[in-house]
Amino acid sequence: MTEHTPLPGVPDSIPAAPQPAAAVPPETAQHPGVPALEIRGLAKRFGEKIAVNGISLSIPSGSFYGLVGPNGAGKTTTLSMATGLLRPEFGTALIYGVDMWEHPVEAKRLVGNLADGVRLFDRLTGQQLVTYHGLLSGLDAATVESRATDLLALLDLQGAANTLVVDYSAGMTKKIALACALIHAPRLLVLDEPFESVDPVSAANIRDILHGYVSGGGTVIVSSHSMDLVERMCDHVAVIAAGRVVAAGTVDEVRAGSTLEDRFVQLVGGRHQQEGPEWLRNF
Ligand SMILES: Nc1ncnc2c1ncn2[C@@H]1O[C@H](COP(=O)(O)OP(=O)(O)OP(=O)(O)O)[C@@H](O)[C@H]1O
Repeated sequence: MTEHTPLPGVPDSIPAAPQPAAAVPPETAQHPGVPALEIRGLAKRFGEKIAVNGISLSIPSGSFYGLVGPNGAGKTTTLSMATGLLRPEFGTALIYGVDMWEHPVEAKRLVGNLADGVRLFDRLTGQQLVTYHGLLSGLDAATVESRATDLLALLDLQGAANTLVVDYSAGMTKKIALACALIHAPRLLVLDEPFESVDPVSAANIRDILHGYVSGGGTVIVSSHSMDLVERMCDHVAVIAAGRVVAAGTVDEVRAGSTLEDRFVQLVGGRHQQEGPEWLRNF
């Protein structure tokens, strides 16, 4: 795939579908020190709109990495391209050294994905949906059953195990999607706004699970609008605005002695410092 050329100036054509994957050298994904995710020059346009304009990031293995940015900055588009849901127009995404778009089967084995806005098979019960994901990932039935039981308990969903997912609340749907992302014990978890709609107790439980997962050698990438949460939870952060990386590094490096929220506002701008129109202040 073509390396990064900042837009504008990109040709209109989208590269042809990749050829069938050649075998991935097994040592590639095992090499110590290889980043959990390395994205180079990712770019994507929707019509005239440049959603992602040449994003490069290296996510260290074992990190808890936050991705923040204003609405419409390109976070979901970037994560979708990195995890094999959306074909990039330019650039590459390597999961533990395995090219997502050249070796998608091998790369997807290494990653668990909680995507924003992707529909689930919601006519299954929670238990069935998690089981389905486990079996699809190649686990044997006994392992799937035992892991599904563990995950439903961890996420406080035992009581809803036999309820159709279509009847779940927004927060319950997030949690069952997280269970689906976890069941094959991936080395990298990519979570797009995992705490949205989730109640505070469940959110704290999920944070504990994620910290345990990182302590055990896993890597988490989480997009969030909660600066406070990212500051407390993550060790690294990237700030994205208008489809570009405007800052990236450890949380301490990026906040540079300030709070992450203040630094975010400095970096991306957009504060209005006004109280709104008079007709909204005259009751
Ligand atoms: N399928 C699509 N078709 C057209 N435009 C799209 C599509 N998906 C995203 N966009 C546009 O691309 C830009 C980036 O969107 P994206 O969802 O990646 O942002 P985001 O940073 O995740 O935003 P938010 O924080 O609001 O979820 C936005 O301007 C959005 O309108």
